[in-house]
Order: sequence, then structure tokens, then C-alpha cells
Amino acid sequence: MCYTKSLNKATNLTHDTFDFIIIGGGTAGLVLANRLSTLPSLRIAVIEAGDSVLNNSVVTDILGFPNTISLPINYAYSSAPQKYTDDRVLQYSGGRALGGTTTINGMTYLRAEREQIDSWGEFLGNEGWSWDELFPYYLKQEGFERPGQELEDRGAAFEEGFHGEEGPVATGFTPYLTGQDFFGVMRETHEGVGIPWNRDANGGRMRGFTAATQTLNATALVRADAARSYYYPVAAERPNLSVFLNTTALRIVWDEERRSSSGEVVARGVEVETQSGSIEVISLSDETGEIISSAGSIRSPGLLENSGVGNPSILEPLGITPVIDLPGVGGGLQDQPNIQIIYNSSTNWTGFPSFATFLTAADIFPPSDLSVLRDEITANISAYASTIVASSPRDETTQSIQEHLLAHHASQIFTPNSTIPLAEIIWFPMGTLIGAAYWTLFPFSRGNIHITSPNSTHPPAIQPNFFHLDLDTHLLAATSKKVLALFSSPPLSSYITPPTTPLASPFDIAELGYRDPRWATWIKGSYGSNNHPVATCAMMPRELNGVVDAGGRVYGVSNVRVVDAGTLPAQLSGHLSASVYAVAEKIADGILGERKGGR
Ligand SMILES: Cc1cc2nc3c(=O)[nH]c(=O)nc-3n(C[C@H](O)[C@H](O)[C@H](O)COP(=O)(O)OP(=O)(O)OC[C@H]3O[C@@H](n4cnc5c(N)ncnc54)[C@H](O)[C@@H]3O)c2cc1C
Repeated sequence: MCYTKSLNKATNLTHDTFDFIIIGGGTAGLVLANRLSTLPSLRIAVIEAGDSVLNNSVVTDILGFPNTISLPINYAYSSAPQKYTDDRVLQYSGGRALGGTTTINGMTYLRAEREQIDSWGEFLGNEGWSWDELFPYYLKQEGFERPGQELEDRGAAFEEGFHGEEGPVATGFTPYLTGQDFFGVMRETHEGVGIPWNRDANGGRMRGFTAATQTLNATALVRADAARSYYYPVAAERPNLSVFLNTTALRIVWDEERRSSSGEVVARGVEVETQSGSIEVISLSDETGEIISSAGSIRSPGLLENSGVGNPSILEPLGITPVIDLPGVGGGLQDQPNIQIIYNSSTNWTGFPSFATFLTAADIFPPSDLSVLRDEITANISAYASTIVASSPRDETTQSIQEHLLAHHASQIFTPNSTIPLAEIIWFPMGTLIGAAYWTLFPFSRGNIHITSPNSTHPPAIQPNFFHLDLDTHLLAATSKKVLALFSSPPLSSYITPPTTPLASPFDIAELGYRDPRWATWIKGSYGSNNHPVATCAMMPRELNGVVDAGGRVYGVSNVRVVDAGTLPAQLSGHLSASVYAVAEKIADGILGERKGGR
């Protein structure tokens, strides 16, 4: 008999049974826990590897980022050596706490471009997914606080109808938003080079310079993480919701005796390691029970693989018997390379910045370069696909799948007049520096995340394959030149002075063409992960390497879903938490509909 720490009631791990077992009390997991537990007849368990951080002042401080990154609640994974960038090992952060990565993230609240979400349905085969179908769930999640006049003068603006005001996630503008007319300087600089001010980038149109909303309670000055938003407000009133902290899910336990009516494998519970180190099984109540993995894009693939769901070529050498042959598990990883340019400033900036710029391909490339690049990409889709397939694990993907996905990718950003941003810049005027952290939003290279051990507690090998395709280096080099061009445009140019700090910098190569190999050298030596890994358990048809269907259900299994950042089928121009919340809200709504309909 084993008791573990349950926040809202003492629950017997092995004797109680549940209608839903949610693995991971993070961003997506707590949305599902909250919404599903609104039906009192459903008994919900959340298994969370970390602890509560409700009163951790580094977490709650709205100026706490990036100090949160050095907290012990950061998994701080190391990537595999990146073979296309001199074997560099990159840090991958992730929150190990109730609230998941929203307890440590940068709190930027920015959604996506309308056509990106539309393409989930139109191009990537997910029925029921479009911007119009997801937008209500962005509104449902959000408790937006309108800025006062003083903040509006510093750039905080919003459009009526773009924000929900009754939802659980507090959003708004930091009351510390940088003053000294940084907003005015940047607006004028951007408009001077033809890039508009975007009053509110959360309505599906992101291009331009904008002051970004954040996930914070601007009155209480507290970070709005997933636990504070979705769990604590309802914990006391939901006896049907149990949260097991410091408890790690090891694998899904299958019912050896049973198949569903359509011949699918059936799960009966989850094997866990408790805080005391004992191994227990948490069981589903009956054949209608479901398991939902919301362990995040880095851990959900491994949970499936350690349970026998994945590519037999990965599983068998580790002695794991394949239960479902599903080669997309852990494949298709897309992340973004992040890099910085920092200038000294003649002004001592005070306050806290939250300013972003979204640039399309047409903002970055002159028209003649853009049309050459477009033709080159179209002509090379097949070659890019061959390169990706050749370096992928055996049996993971095929030439035709990669051609389809790359064509989707290219069409999103390189179709003439596309409004989908190709790159994002986050500006940070801090003290006597003005910095720009920026990244290309749509790298073409693909990677993967796979287990390397049958021991489920071993971290997986994270292989983003940054800059595998030279095209990605060119896109980031061209973006770098645009960032430098913005710095040298008035009036911003009059606020900066030549750099005196020994930062790795591209100042001496600024004038070189974006294909010059010296750009590649600088980029490959300086970039880091943007910590936006997606598509490791992608929601797509099985024949496109998808892992889950449009309801988040794992193919070949009757009662297991994956709902987290890894479910997103493709990169987005926004930051991820808003869309992870929205996807989890929509899938929770679908599940409740099924349950109320009598399933
Ligand atoms: C440093 C950093 C900064 C970021 N900044 C921003 C930002 O400013 N704005 C933004 O929108 N997005 C940002 N993101 C991205 C965003 O926060 C994440 O993509 C998103 O929160 C992920 O949600 P998730 O539900 O997929 O996973 P998570 O929120 O990470 O939840 C996964 C949970 O599962 C638990 N878990 C994992 N394995 C197990 C297991 N075996 N058993 C039990 N529990 C397990 C984990 O402990 C965790 O609590 C940032 C990410 C990072 C890393």
C-alpha cells in the first residue's frame, strides 16, 4: 500500500481507480485536469514528476525570468552533440513542477498567424482545426487585464475582440514596461523602413513591431503559471481531482487480455515511481478510462517508446517489444535557433521590456533576392527531403512524406504576399545596452527525440539537427543583416554606440552577403535553442508520420492520447504557451462532448 502526496485529498495510489490519468501537471495537463473535472462523475488523476512551486518567489516574480532558468526545477537537458555545428551541446530547459514550463518561461503571450492554424486542417489533414475553430479557445483561456493610459503611452495597446477577459490565465502588460519613449523610438525606426506598428498581434496577424502581452497578473504582480491559473483556483472544490506530486510515470501498462472492438490495443494503467522510490501502478477504472500524456514535447515521445509504441528500429535494439509500430513517435522535431546582437547604448534604460518584431520573408529579403530564393527552394524540395531522410533513424520517415511537409513549410512563408512571419526579434533595452534576441521561426531542418535506454527515467537524446540544411543558415544570416539594418536606422541609430564588450558579434561581417560562409561560422558558433520544440508526437494522419489524430488519440491504441507542445504539427510564429493552452482547451471540450454524449 502506498500513499503519496496529493494536494487536495489523501488518495491511495494503488487502490483508487480513475477515469482519466493525466501524465504531466504542466501547461496542457492542467487545462485538461481542470476542464475534465468539471464533470463530477469523472475521477481524474494527475501524475507530476515535480513539486508545487506556488510560493517560490523566483517563480512568482514577474521579473523572475531568466533567473528561473537556474532553479533546480529546470530539467536543463543537454542535447545530443549537434553534428552540423561542431558538435556543440545545447541546453534544453523545461519546468519540473506543478505548472510545468510555465513556471520558468519568459511569459510572453503571443498566439500564431491565422493561416498557420488553418493549415493544420487544410494541408496537414486535421479535420476540425482552423484559426476560426481554435480562436474561441484562445479567448476562453484568457483573463486579460486592460492597460491604463500610462502603459498605453509606453506602447501597450490592444484590439477589442482579440482577448478573453473571463478565463483562468491572467494576461496583460507588465506595469514595469520600459519607458523613456523606447516604444516611440522603435515605432518610428520600424515605420521608417516600412515595417508597421502592430497594435495587437494576438488576432491572427502578427507582422510588425508590437508591445507584447505576458502571462501575468499585472495588479498582484504575480506570474500566471498553469497551476495558478488552472489548478489552485479549483482544487478545494473538486474532490474528483487528485494530483500526485513527485511521482514519475514510467510506462503505460497494457491490458494483455483485451482489444477494443476495432482491434486496438487497450491501456489499463500507468506504472509510476513514487517519491519514496517504490514502483506502483495507477489504474483506470474500467474500459472507458483514458490516459493522456501531457509530459511535454521532450518526454511524451519517450513515454510512448518505453511503453512499446514507436519505431521498432529504435525499440528492438533496446530490448523493448513493439506494441504499436508508429514510426512518427519522436520524429519530426522542429525547433528554432536563437541568437543575439547587443549594442551599448548612450541611454540608461530603466523598466522591463516586452517588445517584439515579426518580419515576413518580404521584409527580410529584397524582391530580387526573394524571387531567386523562392525558385531555389521550390527546385530543391526533393533534395532537402533526401537529406533529411538520409540522416533520420532507419524506417522513421520517407521521401514522399518529407516532400509533402517541406512543401507545406515553403508555401507558408515563401508564397508571394504571405503574411506569415519568418523571423521574430525580441528587443531588450536594459541599463546601458540595447539587445536583440532573434530567431527564424521556420527552420527547414528536422530532428528527433528518442530514448536511448529501456530505463524510463533516462533523459532522451535530443537531436534538433540545427543547420543541417544550408538554407537555414542563409535564412538566419539574412535575418541578422535585417536586425543590424534596424540598429543602423534612425532614430534607433542615435541611441547606440559601437560595442565595447567582448561579445561574439557579427559587426565586422555586417556588409557581407547573407550566403557568405563567414556568416555561417558566426551563427553556428553563437546560436542556442529557442526552447520551442514541437511536433514530436504530431497531430497528423498516420501516413504523414502523425502520432495522434485530430482528437489527440494515439494511432493503434483505443484509450491513450497525447496533448502537449509535441502535438502541434508544425512550428508557429507565436510563442507556444498560448497555443498549447488553446489546443488543450479544444481537446478537453471534445472529450467532454463525447462523455456527455454517452461514451
Ligand atoms: C526557457 C523557456 C522559455 C520559454 N518562454 C516562453 C514564453 O515566453 N512564452 C511562451 O508562450 N512560451 C514560452 N516557452 C515555451 C512554453 O512555455 C512551452 O512550450 C509550454 O509551456 C510547454 O507546455 P507542455 O504542456 O507541452 O509541457 P510542460 O508545461 O513542460 O509540462 C510537462 C509536465 O510534465 C511533467 N513530466 C514530464 N515527464 C513526466 C513523467 N514521466 N511523469 C510525470 N510527470 C512528467 C513535467 O515535470 C512538466 O510539469 C518557453 C520555454 C522555455 C523552456
